[in-house]
Amino acid sequence: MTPCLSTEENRMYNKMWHQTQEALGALLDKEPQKMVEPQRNQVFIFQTLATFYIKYVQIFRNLENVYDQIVHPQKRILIRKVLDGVMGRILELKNEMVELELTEFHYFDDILQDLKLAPQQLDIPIPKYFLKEKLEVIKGREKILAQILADSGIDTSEMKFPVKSMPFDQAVKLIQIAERARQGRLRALFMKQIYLQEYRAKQSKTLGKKVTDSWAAALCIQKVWRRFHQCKKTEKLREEEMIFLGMNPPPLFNEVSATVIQAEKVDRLRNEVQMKHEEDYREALVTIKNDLKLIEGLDIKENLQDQIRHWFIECRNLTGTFPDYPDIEEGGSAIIFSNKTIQQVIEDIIANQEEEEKNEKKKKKKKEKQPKKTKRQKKGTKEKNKEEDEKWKMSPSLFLPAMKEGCNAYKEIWMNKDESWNFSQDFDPELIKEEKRKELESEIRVQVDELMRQELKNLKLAVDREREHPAKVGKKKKKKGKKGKKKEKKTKKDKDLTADRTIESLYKELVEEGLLIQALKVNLSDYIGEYSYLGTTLRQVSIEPMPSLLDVRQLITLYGIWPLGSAAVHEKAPLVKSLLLAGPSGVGKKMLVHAICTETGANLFNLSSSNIAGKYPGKNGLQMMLHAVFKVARQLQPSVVWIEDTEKTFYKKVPNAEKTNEPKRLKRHLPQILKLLKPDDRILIVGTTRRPFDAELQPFCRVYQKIILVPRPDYASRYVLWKQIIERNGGVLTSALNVSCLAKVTDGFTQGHIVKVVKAVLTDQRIRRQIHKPLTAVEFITAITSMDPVYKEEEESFKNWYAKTPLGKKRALAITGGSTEKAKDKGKRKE
Ligand SMILES: Nc1ncnc2c1ncn2[C@@H]1O[C@H](COP(=O)(O)OP(=O)(O)OP(=O)(O)O)[C@@H](O)[C@H]1O
Repeated sequence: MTPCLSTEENRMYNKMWHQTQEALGALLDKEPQKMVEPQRNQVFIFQTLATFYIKYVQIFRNLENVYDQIVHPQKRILIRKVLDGVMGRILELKNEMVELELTEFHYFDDILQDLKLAPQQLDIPIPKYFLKEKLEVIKGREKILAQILADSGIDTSEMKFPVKSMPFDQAVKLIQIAERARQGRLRALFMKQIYLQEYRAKQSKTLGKKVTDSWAAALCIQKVWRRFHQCKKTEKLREEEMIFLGMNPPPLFNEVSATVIQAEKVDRLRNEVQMKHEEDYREALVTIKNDLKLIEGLDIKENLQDQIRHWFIECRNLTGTFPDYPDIEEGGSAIIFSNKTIQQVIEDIIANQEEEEKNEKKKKKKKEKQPKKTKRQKKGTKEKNKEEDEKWKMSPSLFLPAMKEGCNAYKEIWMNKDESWNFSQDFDPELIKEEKRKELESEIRVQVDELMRQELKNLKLAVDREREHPAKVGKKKKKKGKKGKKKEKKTKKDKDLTADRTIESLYKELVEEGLLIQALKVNLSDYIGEYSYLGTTLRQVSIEPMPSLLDVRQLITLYGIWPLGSAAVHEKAPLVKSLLLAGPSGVGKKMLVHAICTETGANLFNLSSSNIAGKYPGKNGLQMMLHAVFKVARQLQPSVVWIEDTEKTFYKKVPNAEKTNEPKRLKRHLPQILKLLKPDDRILIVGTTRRPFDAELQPFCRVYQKIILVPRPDYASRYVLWKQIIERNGGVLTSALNVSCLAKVTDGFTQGHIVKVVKAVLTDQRIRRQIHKPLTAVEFITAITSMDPVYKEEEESFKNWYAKTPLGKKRALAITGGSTEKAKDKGKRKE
């Protein structure tokens, strides 16, 4: 039975959708004017791009929410199309901004202020449908992976918590020690109780003699009690005042409220209804088509035949000959009758004839009158073109047409549709009928074409006594022959080294070899960080700000997660085949790689030099390994190919200790692999490195298309990191723990350090003792002092290295006043 949904909720999501579509429509209307005009002022261009970007992000956030919650299956199809379009457009705009500002990080604080938006509203969510639609497949794959690992004796739990084996005697001894300690503790407790009992008895004996005045005793007790009571009262008042002033959070601030729990429940319920409606819709698509075939199929066939016969006769009446029947490849009779009545077709024939005559006359006149362009005129136009080139112009978008189509469909079908009957928001059968009627017509048309082609042949034979020209037939046949040859050639080039093996067996082999690994379950939202509030201000005074952790998170969503999650986006958006995450140890590079896999359900291949050392030896072995990895990655896409410590592949000089590992095995192959990755292969190569400076710069940067510097956390990020990591590990934040101070003095330490320290301090025992002894900052500070922070020099070396990368170089040039804008760059490329 379908769970019941409230109509209010349905109405709310519908309203949200209508509002978002209107906002999108308004934005799409503005696009052509703003984006096509050539511009010179870089600040103005960036502001325009950024405003569009932010507005599209807002639309995307709403649309994603609506798509996740709306239960009407036909509306969801349209929303999905628009959603993919908006994602693609955001990526295109991001690409434009990168080319314009020559940096991966952009700061919008001033625009956010103008638009009255909070920084959190700029956060780019990950569409929930990425995982929801593949949940079954992902679960199935996880099961298979776990099974293979278990069969081959590689226990994943052991990888996370390594267990050391121990001799039997030692184990018995350990258990005995623990048991004796337990008995000792018990006996000590028992002895303490006896001692206290005796002590109290003694005391009461001696005191009983002393206390004779009961009034004085009562007064003493009252004094103590009143003092204690007043202390408590004052403390409470002070606490209330702090809450009133907004200095302290109210009680239950961090508790999940009942409303949120209720909202989550409703979300789940709506998802159930969504699935049920989707199923009903899919069934209806089949049943309605079958019904239509039975009821209207014959009529459609006769109508089509009549129409085509009429066309034969009218054509012969007007031109004197029967028309040629369009080939199957051209689309058959559909190209003549697509959305046209027979009257319109006849008018077309007459118009065509007239136009042909006119064209011939014009051509003759032009030839007689053609003036020659003077040299000066030519020069003038060239200069004009050059000037146009130097001005910035928006690159044409591949997603605008799809979005416009979606908006038009919305306006035609849904904008003013009366849905007062559709309380449950189930599918609309009339719309299915319309769609299926067209489908049925085109299917029947193929059969009718076959019949009518024969009929036309017979007619021509009977009336015109004409046969098809033998030369024509020969030509067509020859053409077909050529095509066949081309295909054969292509297949020879892409030789499959493992044609005789199934994907399952290759998958198993890669798991057993440790090349295909299980990704850890971490979401991108677990990557804690804060927004950088000073970006624009710093840039205005020519200081390049360090990117914030939220900026990094956004880039991972844009370059990694979106394209891997959506095939439509991957195919048309600016293609990112490889990504490099560079940063000091412990800043979360590995975590980000695992998060990409978790959020998209991608397979994770580990091609790190340490992992492939000694596996698949020799030239042929390596070729085989890469072939197997990319074959499985392609077939079970999306996939992430991770190369940890990727600088080793591009070592300037291989250290002696690592020579046996052959770290440079992949160096020559990586560029070739990248070349072979096509837009429909949802595979991303992700490299992580702690020491990019050890690599040869040019080949390194040629392989990694996008380079993201992952910074150590700034004060704001450290503040949230300490708070959240302590809480995640069972710690309780009280006023005794000065988090702000902790964040201030731990400047230079990374997330990895913070996680390590928190885990070391918050032992089970310490967590239990928190009620009596709240946590303090000193405990963490003492523990962190034994660790090495990221020193200024190390950070500088990362910055200096980045300044040598292609994008870094271009930006440095632009800042020092070299060739600035993308326009110039574009102009050069054109030349
Ligand atoms: N932003 C973050 N929020 C929460 N935890 C984080 C964050 N960044 C990193 N961590 C945690 O810090 C620890 C170290 O992270 P990780 O191993 O991914 O760093 P890394 O940069 O890959 O280090 P290395 O270069 O040494 O391999 C992990 O436990 C990870 O979960």
